[in-house]
Amino acid sequence: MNIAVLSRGENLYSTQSLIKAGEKRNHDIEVIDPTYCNVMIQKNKALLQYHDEIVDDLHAVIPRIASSNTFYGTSLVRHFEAMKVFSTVSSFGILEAQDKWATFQILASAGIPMPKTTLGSHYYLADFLKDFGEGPVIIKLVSGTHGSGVILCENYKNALSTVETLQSTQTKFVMQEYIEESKGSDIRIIVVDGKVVASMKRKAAAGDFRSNLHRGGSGNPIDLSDAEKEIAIKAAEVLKLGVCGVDILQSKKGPLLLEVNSTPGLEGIETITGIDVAGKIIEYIEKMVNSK
Ligand SMILES: Nc1ncnc2c1ncn2[C@@H]1O[C@H](COP(=O)(O)OP(=O)(O)OP(=O)(O)O)[C@@H](O)[C@H]1O
Repeated sequence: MNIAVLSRGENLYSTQSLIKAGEKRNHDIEVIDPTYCNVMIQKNKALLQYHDEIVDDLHAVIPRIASSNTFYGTSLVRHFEAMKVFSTVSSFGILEAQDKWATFQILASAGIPMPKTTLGSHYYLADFLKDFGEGPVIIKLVSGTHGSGVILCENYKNALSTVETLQSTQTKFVMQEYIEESKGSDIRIIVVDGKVVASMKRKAAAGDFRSNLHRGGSGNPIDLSDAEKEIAIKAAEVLKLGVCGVDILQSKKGPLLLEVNSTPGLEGIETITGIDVAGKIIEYIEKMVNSK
């Protein structure tokens, strides 16, 4: 099978892990850098040129689109969809998962539990902010990643000045209930082909409330409850993501969805759990392409 990883980082752990897993199963696996792709429509047909060659022999693609490249990255994946090349994630899923607010709107309609969240519009925010009370509130950028752009405001006054600053720079953000009892930890679940294949509990470094491994957090494998599994599987299904990372906070009210990542990093989860997630992704591709 001819498989391409759509990635700008050939040497990144995740890309290399996918290459190794593909080669181990005797597939031809290459890395396509989205920046060198030219997408065109000619005679009502979607055509793709990579460097100076037309690409027409791929069976599947594994998009690893950075959040900084959502517009062109999504357009490229949509192009592969038009060319009937199997993609592990849909262009719809990449687009919506990149926007935390859009994710929440879509998943709320599917009945998935989430922390109380309000979009930071440009009007009357002082009033909406009061809704979160005098205590701590989380303010986060709609397109933040790796924990940057997530602010814990200790009280209403801190929150108000943060919100006013973001408004003045026209930055898109949400205000969110702070789930104090999660105590600086969250759960990362990897879903492949509608099944949970790996999960870990991440804990923030001392003094931080963000459990991202990129921020010095640490992780341990975890056995999930049925409710946690159900949230992850449902979120992946609704967002049409054959592969994704689903982050969950454990709260007094039960598990709450935090976000969905259409390009989950593989290094942390494979190292911490010892599970060959890349291999599961290749098996998923084999199943889908062979059933066509
Ligand atoms: N409402 C909340 N209550 C408590 N902790 C939170 C809340 N929101 C975020 N956190 C903490 O901050 C971390 C980063 O938040 P979030 O996952 O929303 O940001 P991100 O930048 O998108 O991270 P990622 O790299 O996983 O995409 C979470 O892993 C969690 O530990």
